[in-house]
Amino acid sequence: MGLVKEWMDVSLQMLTTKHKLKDAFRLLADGEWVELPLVEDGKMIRVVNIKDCLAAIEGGMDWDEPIGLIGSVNFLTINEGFSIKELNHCPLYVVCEETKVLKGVITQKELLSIYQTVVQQHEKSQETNEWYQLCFDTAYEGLAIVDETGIIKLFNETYSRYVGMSKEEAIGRPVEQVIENTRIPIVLTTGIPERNQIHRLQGQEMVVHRMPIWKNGQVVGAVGMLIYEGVSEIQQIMTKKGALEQQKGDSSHQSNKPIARKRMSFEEILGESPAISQTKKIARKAALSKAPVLISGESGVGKEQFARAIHDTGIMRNGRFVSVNCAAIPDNLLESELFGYTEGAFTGAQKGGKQGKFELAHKGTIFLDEIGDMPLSTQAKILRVIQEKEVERIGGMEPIPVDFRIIAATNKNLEQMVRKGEFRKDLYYRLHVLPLHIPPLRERKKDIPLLISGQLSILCETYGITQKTIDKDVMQLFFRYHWPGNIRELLNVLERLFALTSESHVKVSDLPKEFFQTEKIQAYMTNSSPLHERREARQLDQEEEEKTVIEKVLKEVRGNKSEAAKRLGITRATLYNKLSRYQL
Ligand SMILES: Nc1ncnc2c1ncn2[C@@H]1O[C@H](COP(=O)(O)OP(=O)(O)OP(=O)(O)O)[C@@H](O)[C@H]1O
Repeated sequence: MGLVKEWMDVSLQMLTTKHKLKDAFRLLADGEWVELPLVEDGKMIRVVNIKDCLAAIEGGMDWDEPIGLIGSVNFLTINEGFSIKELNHCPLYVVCEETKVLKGVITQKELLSIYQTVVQQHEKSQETNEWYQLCFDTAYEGLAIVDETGIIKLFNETYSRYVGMSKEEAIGRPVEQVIENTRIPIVLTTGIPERNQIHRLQGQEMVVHRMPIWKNGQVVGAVGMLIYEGVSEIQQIMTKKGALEQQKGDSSHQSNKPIARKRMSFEEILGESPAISQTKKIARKAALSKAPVLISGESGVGKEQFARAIHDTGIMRNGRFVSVNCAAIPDNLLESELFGYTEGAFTGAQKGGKQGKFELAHKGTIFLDEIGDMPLSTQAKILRVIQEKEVERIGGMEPIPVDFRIIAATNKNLEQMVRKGEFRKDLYYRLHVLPLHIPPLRERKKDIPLLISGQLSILCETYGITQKTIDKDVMQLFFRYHWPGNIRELLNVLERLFALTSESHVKVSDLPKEFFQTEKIQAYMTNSSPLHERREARQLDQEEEEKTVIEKVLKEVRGNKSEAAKRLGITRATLYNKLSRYQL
């Protein structure tokens, strides 16, 4: 219901001892106020009603005389921090607890409108609840929601039909007493979703999702979702889809056939956090056009994955996706890679010449990864190819027309590079038509369980293991960790854990040291030092890394240990321990 200060009327009329009797009388005769507060230095001292004015006239007070101390002390005050629920008398004058200054009033009118609003809110929430309930029961999917102890809190009609137990009977029971072979208790322990799993129920194979509900770093419950009534239903869908694709394939006449590889869809880019959902929404729109896309984001966030999904689902999908890592190719070879060369163009040139990447991407997409590492001279040539839509092989005379979509990616701040003259402004604007920023994993930690679940399935398949689970404490450390290497790092950590732990359960003690560093040190490592320093530091042994950070911070604060400890997020005692350990 809220506090008094949220509801009180602050526009109240006040009287002072200097008000003339006729003015006080007029205000009260107006009828809006039954009584008015009389204040002195902002503090309430009395209340005055119309009877007090009449009594003053009868007592001989002149019409133009100041009212002075008429009225009574018969009033109630309350503090503005009181809860509305505690009110049972009106009017109430609201004063500030410390200064006693009059702030407002709660009249019968306010109280009535408060009650009306509360009733309306209640009715609205009841209506919303009814809608939720209706959707819940109308859904084709069976839905069961449990709390953190595995007790069923919500259960819908569909699930009830499948297990042969009424909703009323199921709610309040442990889930394993209601759903046979359920793994929801395991999901509550691991905190990792299990999607598209086959589940045998009442002698029939069903497809289910089991999803943990995470809140403030804790698993507070789980949702069990029965999505298909039988595995055969999926087979039907797949058969239909296969037939459709075949039809499409037959009707398209392509001159430039792509190399067969698995197509990437946006659904394969795992993540449901608002940050990644928004990015996927923009990318889906980008796929509908041929305009250049400039993808930015830290290393390992999934820039190439997005580029592939845009190509594979977009209008250029019938052509090739040609990927060029500009940082990995030596500068002197980059141009021949991109533009190709003719026979005899230089010593060592291949017989018959060679097609460049732009030619290969004709009717498809060229993905220029790490474009920030491209030399300025090559940038100028790229700009020409984009503008002219034709490419000239090295040593060649004839321009070759090319039609391609360009997607560039970088983990550098191109705008800053443009300002410093390290990247061509004209090329930047040519590429910056559809900018797409991929957020780092630390800004979408909500996606961690889903990514883990996806990777665990892949690893189980690769290593031929049926099941391997992760301790909830491990998950919590994963949530706390800063993930400087983003998704690539997460996938690598999982693979390492998978390969190195022989048991079926990954425990906290299996984790590498970096997961136990203080968050401040992690943050410092990721944000404050330049990328190349961070990369070098990561290759060093973890302790060496910590030593480097401490040294750096100490230098920055000119040896002030208290300040250094504060910046590192550790106590002074811990800092002293570390200093003696590292002999600093
Ligand atoms: N949302 C995601 N779901 C599943 N896997 C992902 C996701 N994003 C990235 N990956 C995987 O993480 C790894 C790194 O992704 P990718 O190479 O696309 O990142 P990048 O940003 O292009 O990295 P770099 O800057 O180093 O080139 C790949 O193995 C990729 O398949």
